[in-house]
Amino acid sequence: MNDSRPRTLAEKVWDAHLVKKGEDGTPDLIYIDLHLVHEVTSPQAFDGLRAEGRPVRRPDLTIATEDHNTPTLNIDQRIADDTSRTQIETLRRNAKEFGIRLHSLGDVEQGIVHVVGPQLGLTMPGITVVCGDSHTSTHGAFGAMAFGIGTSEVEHVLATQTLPLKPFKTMAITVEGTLKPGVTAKDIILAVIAKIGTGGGQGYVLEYRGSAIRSLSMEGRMTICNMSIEAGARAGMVAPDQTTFDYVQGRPHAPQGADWDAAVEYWKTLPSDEGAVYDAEVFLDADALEPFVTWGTNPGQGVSLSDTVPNPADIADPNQRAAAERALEYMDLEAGTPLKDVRVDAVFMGSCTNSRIEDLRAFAEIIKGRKKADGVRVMVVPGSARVRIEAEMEGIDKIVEEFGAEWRFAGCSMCLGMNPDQLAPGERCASTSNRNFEGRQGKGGRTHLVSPVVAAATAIRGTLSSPSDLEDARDSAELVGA
Ligand SMILES: CC(C)[C@H](C(=O)O)[C@@H](O)C(=O)O
Ligand code: SF4
Repeated sequence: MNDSRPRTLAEKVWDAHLVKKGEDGTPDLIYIDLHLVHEVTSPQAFDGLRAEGRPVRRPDLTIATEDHNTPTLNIDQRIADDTSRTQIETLRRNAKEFGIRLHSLGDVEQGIVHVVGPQLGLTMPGITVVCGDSHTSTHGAFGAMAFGIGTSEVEHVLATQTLPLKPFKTMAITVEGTLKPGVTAKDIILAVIAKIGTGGGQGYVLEYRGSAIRSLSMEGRMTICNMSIEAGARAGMVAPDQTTFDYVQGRPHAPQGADWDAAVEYWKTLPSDEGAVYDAEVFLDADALEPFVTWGTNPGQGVSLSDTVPNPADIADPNQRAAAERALEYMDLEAGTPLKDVRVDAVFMGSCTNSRIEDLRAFAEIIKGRKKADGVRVMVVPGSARVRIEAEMEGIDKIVEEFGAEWRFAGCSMCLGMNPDQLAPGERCASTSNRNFEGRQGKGGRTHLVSPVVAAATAIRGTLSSPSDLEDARDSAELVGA
């Protein structure tokens, strides 16, 4: 393990968590520092423990929150939908029985699991994080090794605090240059996925690096790592630096005093060594990037917003061509249509990709003092109850309401519509979330993935728009790059 071979960030975190090295092709056994739990993927895992009469090995390293099935209105009332109510009640019962900390609806720390971990300072550089949720990759923004697991693995971690795993391959994604005003972290990751494809990251942990990544806030880095899974990757990571340390410091679970100094000392050793070898490398030029939007039904089907809907006939690969044809049909789009001519029925500002305070600020900055387009429904859903409160202290709720949009309570909401927040069949939505699959936001609903600032401009104009399309475009320096 401790040979002097230059190692990548991912290899260092892996090595530091090795309980037992696998032999003859068997997996390594990895120690898990933080296990996040939500209502959708945990019930059978707890049932399994119960059946075996096993306790949770480390309740102190396990934390649960309610997010997928929670309503975003009238949260003090009984949950109307039977399935949602059962899921939530089951989690509450399990948390109580197994002694796990749970942040329930109405609690200030309730919210989307991937917003809650970082906000509490539970997510830290160099740790291993798992959750029965694919977007666990979000936490890699801190230089943690964070990945989604299935329900049987959830049970294994609950029981043992370890996980058998084969090492991942490593891919460096280097993004150099400076983003233009109005171009954000979301556009970087949409462009990366369009480039490598939804299977391009399969088997890899992606390490995002380069000057454009270094200059991003933690929120921006989380947006990027969040969507690593949409490129098929197991995880995404960014090496910790001063931006990371500043974000973590002072949070409820962050180390303090001498422990903090020691932690930072260690965290500084984590970035990939000079000369470390990656299994694959990808480069992206940040200067050339424009606001991005998806036109299809997977996150890799995206182009610059100033482009037109692509023509499947121009796609050489027959599988991709067929997929594009089907996507255009589902999306009710015609090849050659300028994307900026595409009218939307709804705008969703939320999800674990873009619902942190900085995302809300970026959105509010643009809509402030303006009115939404007629006939467009605009929903703003903070990622956690704490983000909601923080936003309200800054007056963002007022800006949202005066704009004509709905200010909701925290949760996954219309990202996947496991609660009443859904599109009607045929409705088209500009969404700051991470998946545009058929029916993702409601049966028959059509999703265009965008950044918060594109969502805001689209809500104002009623057609897919970037902030620079606004007639009274404000000084671009004002645009926050979230
Ligand atoms: C419900 C859960 C298993 C799922 C995931 O793992 O990603 C959800 O969060 C999603 O975004 O589709
Ligand atoms: S916000 Fe969306 S992507 Fe994130 S955990 Fe919830 S459902 Fe999954």
